[in-house]
Amino acid sequence: MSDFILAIDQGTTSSRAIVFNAAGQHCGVGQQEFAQHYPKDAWVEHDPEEIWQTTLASCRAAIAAAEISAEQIATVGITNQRETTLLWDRETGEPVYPAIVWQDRRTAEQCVRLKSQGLEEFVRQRTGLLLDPYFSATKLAWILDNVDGARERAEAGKLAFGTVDCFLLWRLTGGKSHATDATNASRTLLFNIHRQQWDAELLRIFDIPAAILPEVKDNCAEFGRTDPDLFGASLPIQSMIGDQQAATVGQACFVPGMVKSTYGTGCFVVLNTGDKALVSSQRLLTTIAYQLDGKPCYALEGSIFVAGAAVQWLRDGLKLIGSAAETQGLAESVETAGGVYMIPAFTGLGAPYWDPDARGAILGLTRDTGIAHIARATLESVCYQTRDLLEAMRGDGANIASLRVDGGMVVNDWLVQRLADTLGVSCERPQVTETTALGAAYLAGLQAGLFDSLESIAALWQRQAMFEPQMPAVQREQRYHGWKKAVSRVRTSE
Ligand SMILES: Nc1ncnc2c1ncn2[C@@H]1O[C@H](COP(=O)(O)OP(=O)(O)O)[C@@H](O)[C@H]1O
Ligand SMILES: O=P(O)(O)OC[C@H](O)CO
Repeated sequence: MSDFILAIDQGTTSSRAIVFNAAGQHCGVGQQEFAQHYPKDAWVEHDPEEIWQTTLASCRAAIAAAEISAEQIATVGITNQRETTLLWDRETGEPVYPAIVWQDRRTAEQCVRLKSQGLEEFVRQRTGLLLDPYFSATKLAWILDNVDGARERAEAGKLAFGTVDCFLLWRLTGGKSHATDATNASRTLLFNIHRQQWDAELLRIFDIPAAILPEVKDNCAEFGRTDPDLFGASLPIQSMIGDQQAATVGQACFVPGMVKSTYGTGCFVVLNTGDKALVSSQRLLTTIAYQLDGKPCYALEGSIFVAGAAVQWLRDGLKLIGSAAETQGLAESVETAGGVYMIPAFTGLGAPYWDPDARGAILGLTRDTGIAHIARATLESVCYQTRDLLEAMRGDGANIASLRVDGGMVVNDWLVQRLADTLGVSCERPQVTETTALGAAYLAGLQAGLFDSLESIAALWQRQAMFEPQMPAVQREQRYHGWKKAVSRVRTSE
């Protein structure tokens, strides 16, 4: 019987593919890391061919690991690192420039210029986003303006723009489908989240020709079929969704007020706000959590650019640790971080500060500071940054009693306990922490008829562990106050 689901999860540091069965259980996984390119200060690029090849290899490896043939796969879902921007030739499929990654800050000045023209409020009304280099529009304009002949070719309809979902769809279907979904579109700064369509005025502001844009579909839709030569059978691609929104689905946060937080390269907290597109007074983002049957479910999102990436920096940059997992033992080996605060603003600060020019710092060093203190302060920085986001959500009226956590970092028990302590709310870890791939799989399964409703998907969610706050409130507030003071030292704007 063909009732397996192939979920493709193209992330910032690795491409993954997971085969799930119709009960949402893991049957096989394939994963490949790929290179990060930092050509200049605060520039981050990926090689699109590497994105494609690692994705393809991961899919083949997942199918092999599940010991199934492609014919047994009923449906395919795609989830992806969002905002990362690609532009390619419609004829040859070749990208005209490397993928400019969401973390890339090269367009900070352009954002300042647009802000000085008083455009931020207008852009915010239409898109729910802020004028920050994080989002796709200014990256796309940069490629059009800096690659010889790109703008002319774009205007002549010879080039195609897409985020990673759209690029993979193009490649998987052999250039037959040029489409994206509402959640990925909602991260471009070009999409009107209230009307669910590309916005002509935004295209004019960012100077983007409409001819390059993909069609925007619901998260469950007929996106196209894979080229039969790729896996030995032509498979229907029936869901596409940005990775943080996919994690929201994988965590079954379907009821307004439910909130999930994902800890991978960055950290992304998403609060379901139902059919209301709330405008944050706290500089959080309004975004589409998922869109089914033409109806968007909105969310407030807080985005932190560096979470697990700080641990990677301890490992690869400073070589203080041999593996990410070592941070747990190191953090446990000392009573406190010894007054050390680590602010991982390597590519500026995201929500709620939105300061692209801020840079990182380690503060409070003494002769007694050792590797363990720095490792502990690094994990604590992830907790403090999450607290910043929860404070902002509370400022917007949210009443958050618990948080569903997931992502590569949450295998670290010390980190999740510290998170509960720092936030003063309980943190729930699910059985399946690969919620991103799971969310894409659920939606593909919904479209394929393997699941009949969001309610039946929600019934599959299972808690693996619950972490309750244990730290006395006075201590919690003192430490958080220390963090706020430390952050104020690296900020370049108020
Ligand atoms: N035991 C651990 N303790 C702390 N951080 C960890 C641990 N295991 C993995 N990480 C961090 O988690 C991140 C990987 O998570 P993942 O969800 O795979 O990221 P992404 O999807 O962004 O590529 C890496 O940045 C790594 O440093
Ligand atoms: O690839 P991740 O998991 O780091 O997620 C990246 C986000 O989608 C960026 O907005």
